Formats: sequence, C-alpha cells, structure tokens
Amino acid sequence: MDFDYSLQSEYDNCEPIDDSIGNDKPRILLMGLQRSGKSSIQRVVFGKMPPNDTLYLESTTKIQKEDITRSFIDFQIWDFPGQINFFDPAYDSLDIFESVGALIFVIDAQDDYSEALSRLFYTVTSAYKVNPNITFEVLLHKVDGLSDDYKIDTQRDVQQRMSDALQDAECDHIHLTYYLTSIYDHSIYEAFSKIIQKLIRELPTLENLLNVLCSNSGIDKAYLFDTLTKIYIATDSSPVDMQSYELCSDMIDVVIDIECIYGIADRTQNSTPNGQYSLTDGGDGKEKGALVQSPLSEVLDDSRPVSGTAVDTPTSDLSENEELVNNSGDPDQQQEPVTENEASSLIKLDNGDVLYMREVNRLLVLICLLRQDNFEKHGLIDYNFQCFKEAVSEVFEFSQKRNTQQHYEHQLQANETQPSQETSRNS
Ligand SMILES: Nc1nc2c(ncn2[C@@H]2O[C@H](COP(=O)(O)OP(=O)(O)OP(=O)(O)O)[C@@H](O)[C@H]2O)c(=O)[nH]1
Repeated sequence: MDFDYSLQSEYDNCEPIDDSIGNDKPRILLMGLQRSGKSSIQRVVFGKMPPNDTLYLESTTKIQKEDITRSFIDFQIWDFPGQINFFDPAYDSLDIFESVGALIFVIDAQDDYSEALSRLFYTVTSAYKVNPNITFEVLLHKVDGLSDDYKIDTQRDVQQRMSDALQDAECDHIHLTYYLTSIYDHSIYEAFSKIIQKLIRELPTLENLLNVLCSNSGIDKAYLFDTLTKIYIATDSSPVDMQSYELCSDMIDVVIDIECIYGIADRTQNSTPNGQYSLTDGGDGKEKGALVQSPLSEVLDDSRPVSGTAVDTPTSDLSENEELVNNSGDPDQQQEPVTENEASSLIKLDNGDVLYMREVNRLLVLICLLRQDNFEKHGLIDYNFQCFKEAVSEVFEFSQKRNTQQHYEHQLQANETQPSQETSRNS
C-alpha cells in the first residue's frame, strides 16, 4: 500500500489542549479523519443524542473531553478534531497517550478510505511508540448505507491492506481489531461493549459468576449492562447473538421510557400493606400505573404493547417467590418482597420466552433471557440473583480497595522521587 507520510506536514493548527478535566482517569480516544463520525458516536453512545440529530453537529476544533459520570464505565472519552496531528512536536504526545486504555480509529466506510488508512497507519505506529499497552480498535463506520456483501468486502480489504502495511514496516506486532458500526442500529453499542470489556480487569470473574448464575437458574443468556450507556460489560460464555442482545438492550429503553412517563414513585404512596406498589388510577378510570423505582422501574403495565411483546405484571409471582426464599416463619417478614430496594421488570415475548431484568446497583442491571417453563421456578432465580448481586458487590469492593491502594502507592513513589529530583537540580 502506498502510504502518504506527507500527511504529517498537513497539520498546522496546533491549538493548546484544554485541560479543564482531571487527567487521572483512563482514557478512550476517538480519532479519525474529519466527518468520519467521531463526535456522533460520542454523543449517541454517551450523551443519548438521537442519531438523526447528529446531522447538525459542527466540526470539532479542539479535543472534546468528556468525563463519563453516573456510569459504571469510569473513563474519559476524548474526541479529537480530524484535522490536527497530535504527534506533532508542538503537542506533548506522552501526556496525551500515556494513560490511554483504547484508541478507537473511525473510518467512514461510505467514503473512499485510502487517506483514512494512511492516517490509521501513522496513528497506530506513532501511538504504539509512546505507549505499547494501548489497545487499537478500528471502526468501519456508517455501514448502514452498505449491502451485507459490500460490508464484508470492505472489512476484508481494509484488514488486508493494513496488515500488509504493518508487515512491510515490521510492525506486525501491533494488533488491530475491526468492527462494522453504525449509530443507526445496535452495532455501535455492541462494538463499544467489546472495547470496554477489554479494559475491565474484573471481566473473567464477572463472566464466571454469570455462567454459574445461568447454569443454576435455567437462564439461556444473561447480560450485565451499564444502565446509562446500554453497553454490556459482561455476559455468560454462550455465544452472543445480535437478536438477543438487541432485545435485552431495548428492554432498558422500555423501562426508562415508562419511568419517564410515570415518574419516580414515592415509596410511601401507592404501596400496598405488604410493601408492594399498586397499579395507580390515571384519573380516567383505567389502571395504567407502573411500579417505578429509581433508576429503573418494575413494570406493572400490561396494557402497553412493546413491538410484539407483552409487559407482564410480576406481582403475583413475587409473593410466591417470597414464600420460597423467606422461610423464617415470620408472616410479616414473608410478606416483605425480597426485591424491595431494587427495580425489576418482566417482559413475556410472543414466542413464550421471558426477558427478566433485575437491578444490581444504581449503575448496573442484569437482563436474562429464558424459557417460560424455567421462569416458573423464579423463586430460585431470585435467590440465585441475590447471591450473584452480593458476589458482584464483593468483586467491586475488592477492586476499589486495590485501586485506592495502587493510587496511594503511586503517590508515595511520586513523592519519593520528587525531592530527590529537586536535590539533584539544586546541586
Ligand atoms: N449514515 C451515517 N451517518 C453517520 C453515522 N455516524 C455519523 N454520521 C454522520 O456523519 C457526519 C459527520 O459526523 P461527525 O460526528 O460530525 O464527524 P466527526 O468525525 O466528529 O467530524 P470532525 O469533528 O470534523 O472531526 C454527520 O452528518 C453524521 O450525521 C452513521 O453511523 N451512519
């Protein structure tokens, strides 16, 4: 492949980097040519912007740093302007690339991508020199306009040309992963899920826990989702099929929509003596309430059709569940729902399968797909879920402790080296 290394001299717009956001979080960089779709991806996945609104986005002129808050994904996303070369000596590339987790390079697959490939080559080889621990991810983006055959051909062509170029430059140790994406469907979330999972140290433990949960509860597929972004941070080891992923991901939207429509219920209102929320009367004589607990809700509205699915009320099933799990003998306690503090939701699909959602904590939800027969024993599922939830909390407590300790040790090391540097400067 004939790479245009002169690209480097094209960049002359060396603006200072805006450092208003703290730099201690791991970073995910979004790079690529102008108009390839970087800002759109950031806005849609992390800002909940409707895809059609990205048509009006203006070109980025300086690095846009976004701290992802209210999310399990504790990273910074940096959106780079397409026209600037951040490997130029005017920029401190060590400062930019030092604590990067993933570098995501976006290529507009609807356009001629030769220039994008030379930029990709230049970017990955330069970034690798600064920080060999970066994982490089390539999004062949905007594939919504392409036929299936054309998508596959494009991916094969890009992969082949890049691997030839890296081999010629004796850089074949640099590993690139490719994804076909679009902001108009789930592919962008699926790609981000895989990218983020590589950065989660607890992934093997979470997968293991999900495997145990599935095999002991008759669950066919389980996803642990970050509620804000709809990125799944772990799933069990059975293969992911797009259809089940889309259903589970749509369920988050359904529940959030219902929460937006009906608001967050005051726990003291609408609650029945046994602690359950009751259906509310909308004033028109029709029951239409939803049991809503922040941040997600327990759906009790079976009047709302959801694209071929029926939303079912779990109220009666829950009391059965209480009996199964709460065997303390105290009738008052038996009436207290096991799930009082967590949101949950149940959707029965036309084919008889069941989608079951349970809130793990304010940032994570578990969504399971299982056959209705297996859901009959859902006291067992609920009990196993509580065990799963406790194990997940322990994993994150442990990892938080480890992170704090590492941070503390890092600071100590920095403090120790600082005075010695100062002494050598003074002498
Ligand atoms: N068809 C299609 N269009 C997209 C997709 N993603 C983004 N776009 C469009 O691509 C155009 C450019 O998107 P931006 O997000 O501004 O591109 P950018 O890479 O941030 O551009 P710069 O800020 O100039 O570097 C917009 O009109 C988007 O609507 C996609 O998945 N499919």
